[in-house]
Formats: sequence, C-alpha cells, structure tokens
Amino acid sequence: MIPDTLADLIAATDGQRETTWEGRRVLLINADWGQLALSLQGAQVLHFLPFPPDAAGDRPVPDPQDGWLWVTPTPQALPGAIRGGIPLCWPWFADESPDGKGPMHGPARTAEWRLDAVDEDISGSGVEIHLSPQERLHDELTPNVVVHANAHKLSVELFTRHTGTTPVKLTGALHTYFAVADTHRCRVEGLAGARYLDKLERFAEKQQQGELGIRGALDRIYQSNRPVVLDDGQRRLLITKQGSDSTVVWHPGEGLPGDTPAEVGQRFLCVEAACTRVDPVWLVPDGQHLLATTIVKASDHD
Ligand SMILES: O=P(O)(O)OC[C@H]1O[C@@H](O)[C@H](O)[C@@H](O)[C@@H]1O
Repeated sequence: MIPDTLADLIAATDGQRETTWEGRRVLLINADWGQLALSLQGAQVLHFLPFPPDAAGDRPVPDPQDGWLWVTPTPQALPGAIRGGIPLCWPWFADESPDGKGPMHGPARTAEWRLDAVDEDISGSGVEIHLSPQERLHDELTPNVVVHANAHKLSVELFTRHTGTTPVKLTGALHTYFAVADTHRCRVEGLAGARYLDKLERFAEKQQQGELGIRGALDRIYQSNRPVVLDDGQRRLLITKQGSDSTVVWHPGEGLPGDTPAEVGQRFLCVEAACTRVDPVWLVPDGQHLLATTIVKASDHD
C-alpha cells in the first residue's frame, strides 16, 4: 500500500525515470520484470512489485497497490523522514547514538544520497542500483548501498567500510515496513524459541513460545539470525538476512505516529534485519560489514 500520488507516477512510467515526489528526488522503474521506487533521501526503497510470469508465461496487469511495501499517505515534509518502504538506520539503531544526542536511527535516513549506477541486467530481467551518501555521515565509517530487484526478489545491501584509525561500534537496521492485509492477522514464522528483549517492558528478556502472532502493539528485539516468513493470510514472504543477529518486530498498535492516518495504520508491520545492543559490530580499521536483507515469495512449505 503506497500513496496514490506515488502509485500514479509509477503507473505513468515506462522503463526508468528520475522525478520528484513529495519534494524528494525519486527513481521510478516500471519494467517487464516489475516495479521499483527509490527515494534519494535516505537511499530508501519505497515500493517493490515483481511481475513473475504466470504458468502460461503471461504477465498480469500490475497494480502498484499490490506492492510488498507500505508507505504512509501523509509523509512528513522535508527534512523529515518518509515513514515506509525500507529506511536505513545507520550508523546506529534506535537509542544507540554514541553521545545519546543523535537522531533516532541515525542520520543516513534523512541524508541525500547519490545514484552511482543503475545497471540493468543484460537480459533486461532486473536491475542493480548503487548509491552513496552525498556528504560524509561519520568520521571513520563510510556506507554504500546496493539494491537488487528482479521478477522474484528484492534485496538491499548496506555496506560499511572503516576508513579511520580506531575501532568503532556499529549498530543499524534495514527497517522494512511491509504492506499487510491486516496487522492483527499477521504471523511471523521462524522465531519460535528465540530469546527477545521486550522494549515495551523496559527491555525485559523473554522467550518466544511458538510462532509469533501479532495481536497488538509490540516492539521486540529477537536474538536471531534465522530467516522468517511473514504471512498476512494473503501473501507469504520469506525474509532472509546477512550480517544481522537481531530481528526487530515492531508495530505501534493503536498509538499511531502523527504521520500515519488511522485508516492505514493497521496495514503495515515492520520486520527489520538489525544489529542492535545485543549484537553490535566492532569494526576495526580497514574492516567492512555487510547488513543485507532479501525478500522473496515464500513457497507454502517455507
Ligand atoms: O523511526 P520510525 O520509523 O518511526 O520507527 C520507530 C520504531 O522503530 C523500531 O525499529 C523500534 O524498535 C521502535 O522502538 C521505534 O519506535
């Protein structure tokens, strides 16, 4: 579920183009393999809808509202962040700012990024997009992002290179807002038995009993590097990740943020590939870390 204004721009795109939406530069792709929208504010994927051919080899007429990601219809004005899609939390997650004063989830999300390359697959069956920030975001760490999209999958890779001289603690997340039919009918499979910190209960440590069904507000850091399946009753997505031992599952319940109207507030769930206080990365000079997530349709037995 994405704003109609963005859906209209995507539907009116033939191939690739750069344009402006809500004051942000956006790259829009509407190709034979699928659709993608990416904001250069935050290198944030806003929309992804793959078009796998059906059994007869035909491609159904796409409706951007069937995309896998959710974006609020009333985003904050610049320089605020857009709630939705896949925000980058870097170089820290949530309250892990080194001096306790930085913006929640770090500066990468609201920074301007540069499109370094948009490489179409030779066979025209997908795209690889490379981005880097326009300004330095950290004295010693340098991020860059690679997005891969094709008719079957979306993946986002967030690379961090240490270009300085002293070890640095890094946390972060790919804070994916998934579009779902109804938050309260969702299930996240693959976390059974995992330990988690319950942020709604002052980080109390608990253990997940059975699979996770979403029934109200939750904000949890699962200590897990396993893949999960998000099942909303209509679509099952398999979410795998790299370089992350924390899976954050978040929804604010009824207490929606100011930029989220009630009528769309139960249409998303955040499942995040993260490095948090439970698995910070200590990067050494010349070291590199990759935090990545890949999303594909799950087969029934995943
Ligand atoms: O920064 P956003 O998109 O408003 O997300 C906020 C939420 O992000 C989640 O990752 C955190 O676990 C929550 O504690 C937080 O409230």
